[in-house]
Amino acid sequence: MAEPFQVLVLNNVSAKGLARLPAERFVAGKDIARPDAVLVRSADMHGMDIPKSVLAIGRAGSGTNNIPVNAMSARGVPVFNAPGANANAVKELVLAGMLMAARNIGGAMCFVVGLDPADPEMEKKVEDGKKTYAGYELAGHTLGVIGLGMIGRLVADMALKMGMNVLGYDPEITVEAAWSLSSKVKKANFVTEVLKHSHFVSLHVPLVEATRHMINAESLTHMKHGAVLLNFSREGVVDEAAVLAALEARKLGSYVCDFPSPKVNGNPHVVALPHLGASTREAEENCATMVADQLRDYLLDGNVVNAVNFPNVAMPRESKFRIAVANANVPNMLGQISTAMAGAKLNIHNMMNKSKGDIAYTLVDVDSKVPKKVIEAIAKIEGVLAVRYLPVEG
Ligand SMILES: NC(=O)c1ccc[n+]([C@@H]2O[C@H](COP(=O)([O-])OP(=O)(O)OC[C@H]3O[C@@H](n4cnc5c(N)ncnc54)[C@H](O)[C@@H]3O)[C@@H](O)[C@H]2O)c1
Ligand SMILES: O=C(O)[C@H](O)COP(=O)(O)O
Repeated sequence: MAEPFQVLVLNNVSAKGLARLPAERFVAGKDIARPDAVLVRSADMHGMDIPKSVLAIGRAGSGTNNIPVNAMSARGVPVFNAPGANANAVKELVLAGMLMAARNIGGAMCFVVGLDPADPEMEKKVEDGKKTYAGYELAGHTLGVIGLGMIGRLVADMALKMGMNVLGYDPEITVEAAWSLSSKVKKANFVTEVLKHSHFVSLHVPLVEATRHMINAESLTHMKHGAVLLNFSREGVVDEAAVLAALEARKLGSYVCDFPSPKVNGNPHVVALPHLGASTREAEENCATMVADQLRDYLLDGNVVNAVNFPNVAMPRESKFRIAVANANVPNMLGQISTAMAGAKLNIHNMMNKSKGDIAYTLVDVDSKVPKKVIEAIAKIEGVLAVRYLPVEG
């Protein structure tokens, strides 16, 4: 029996997910010296010295900005995530955030907590004080959704069900997302169009260079007076200094976010939650289960599903002898790889090759045992980033 795969777990990952890694083939824990894989949630891996032994990284969640994805691609290491597995949890918290802003729930609760239960005037003070916290209803207002991926499209749908009008913006929307979106969601062609016409604006984009500070001093000038900005995406998607200035000027009514940075924390017009979007029992189990399944299938069989930097390549086993190759997406790689195999008289039984961006990935099932020298020869081909031999034992 081969040595079990060692999986380093950097955050609290649901036990249900870890149970998807069978004990006879996997050891998972926080003290793993030479990991074959890493399971992570939000731990920042950018400053980490990721051992050369790491073959794959699994993010039990959606955003991968805490992982050095480009450096992993250069090493031929796939970075998996769990698309959609926590989307419902975030959607529900966005609804809570809109209600908190519209009904002044935070301030109203503080007012009640501050009343003295022994005060015989307490009930009168409640009735006198409530006018300070009067709000408005969501129905009839317009929600702008920026980013119509797994979360954004659920948020859009939820808002329609609440009787709101919805304006959506996503220049890179997938065909699948577009199909799943209600025709009642109006399409905006620019961020400014969303900002101009929405009373609530909710951000659901990944943090990448193109989205960093997408909400800034200039874009805030386009927002409706007293509008509510909701950020359950990432802190860096908004320029916090500009948001604070807009709140101070009362141009922006409230900023609701999942990222209580020192700058925004304590501001009376900010509702800040402690990165709670995905912290439900259901979402934590969904994310951990999905990503553990993907890691297991990659480590055992080389199959790739839902890697942010690799194409989806999954092939049922038709032979005991499998080779998996990750390489730069340049011409003549397949020719060189098959020449290395032909030199050892290996017959290809089944093969799948796909590319995504700069990376191509190939699974090859052959009819007989693969000599070590073939794997070594493939590894030496210029442009090959990683090669693995995956025989089924027994
Ligand atoms: N608060 C939380 O706990 C929590 C939980 C899950 C996700 N998130 C954050 O939310 C983000 C989105 O999550 P998701 O699961 O919906 O991801 P997703 O990949 O399904 O959707 C992201 C969408 O953003 C779109 N997009 C990219 N660049 C854009 C741009 N410049 N303008 C408009 N749209 C753009 C993409 O086309 C895609 O449709 C994650 O990357 C993560 O940062 C936060
Ligand atoms: O991108 C995500 O999935 C969220 O930010 C959730 O992060 P968490 O797993 O650390 O709660």
